[in-house]
Amino acid sequence: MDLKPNLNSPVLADQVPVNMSNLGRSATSAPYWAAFSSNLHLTIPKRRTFPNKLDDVRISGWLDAMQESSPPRKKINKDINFDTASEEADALYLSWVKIYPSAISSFEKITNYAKGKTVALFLDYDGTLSPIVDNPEHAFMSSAMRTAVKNAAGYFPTAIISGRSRDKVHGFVGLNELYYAGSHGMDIIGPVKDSKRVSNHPNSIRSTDEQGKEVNLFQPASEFLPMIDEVFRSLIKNTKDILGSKVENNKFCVSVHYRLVDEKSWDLIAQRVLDILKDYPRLRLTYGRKVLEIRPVIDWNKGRAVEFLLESLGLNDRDDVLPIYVGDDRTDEDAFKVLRVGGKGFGILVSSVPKETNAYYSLREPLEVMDFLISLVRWKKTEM
Ligand SMILES: O=P(O)(O)OC[C@H]1O[C@H](O[C@H]2O[C@H](CO)[C@@H](O)[C@H](O)[C@H]2O)[C@H](O)[C@@H](O)[C@@H]1O
Repeated sequence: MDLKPNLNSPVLADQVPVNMSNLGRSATSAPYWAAFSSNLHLTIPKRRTFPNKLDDVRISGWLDAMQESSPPRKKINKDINFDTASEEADALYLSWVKIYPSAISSFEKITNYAKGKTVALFLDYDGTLSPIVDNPEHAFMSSAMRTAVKNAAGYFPTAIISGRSRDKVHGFVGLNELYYAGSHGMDIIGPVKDSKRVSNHPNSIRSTDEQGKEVNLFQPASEFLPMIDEVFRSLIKNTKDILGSKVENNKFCVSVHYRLVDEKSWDLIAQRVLDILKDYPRLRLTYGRKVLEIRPVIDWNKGRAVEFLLESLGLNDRDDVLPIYVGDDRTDEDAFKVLRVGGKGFGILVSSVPKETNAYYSLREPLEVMDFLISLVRWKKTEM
């Protein structure tokens, strides 16, 4: 596929977020973009392993990850010269975006490649279709975005792939013309197509959706439901004294939010979560944007969900299909990787700061995602 803008990218493929935690510290400490050298080599460490024996080491490992998980919002800090800092940040972003070009400025290149192909759209929800907000219950998408997604789904097979529970993300998006994969792809409603691999899968069952349409329901982690429910209740009980924490039941996984928790208590929240997980060796801990996520130890993620949906749609292993995945978070990297490795299609990372990624392109924020979707529809209409 001749879409690679960054074939010779020196950026490491490993998924450790760039250390953002220096932003806002003293003027003498290195800013986070110092992690890049002038030729954009990332010099951040490879993924850490967390020793099992010493709890305090484990917790401090998770604490580092939690601090790195999301760039802080710009705050006025007396100790640093913000004008210089933001100029440097802008310069760094401009260098980064040469490696991961904007999908809007590269639109012609993308559509030239897409000509004559079926474009399949995979969209993450939080941070992609809706802006990141403090309260996860208030992550509404705008009606303009809803219209853009609805129009896109009228021309391209479109699926939402979210860490939220399927019902919840469906509720936020409110459109029936899409396919939905909740719980990081562990809960998929897809079309009924003539795919033996999909319909013979042990976790795939025929069902009907709310509109009475026949669908394929795929829940590879269904046996974990009681365990997840139990852990959810323990987490609620054991974190209720940590001001600002929030535990969210995402059906096949649980999110522990610390966005509103004082940073001084982040080690406490990590400690409580790790303590509970000691009794559940079949669950694992990952992290996203100011959130710890507890999920089953199964070989399933958003990348596998993309493969499954392509297969369900009868669009897998075809040269005339171009899957595009748009997402902002670490968990979206599994999908970017699947598309990149197979040379199947490409990912678009939504980020306003430089990050390591397996995506090919970038967009700064959900508003740009909306523009991109609108442009795709406009292009498709002229193509027909
Ligand atoms: O896969 P996604 O659709 O991106 O879901 C990932 C997590 O998104 C939500 O949390 C994030 O967005 C919240 C609302 O903007 C924000 O408050 C939080 O800090 C972010 O981590 C959702 O609440 C989680 O359950 C999802 O796992």
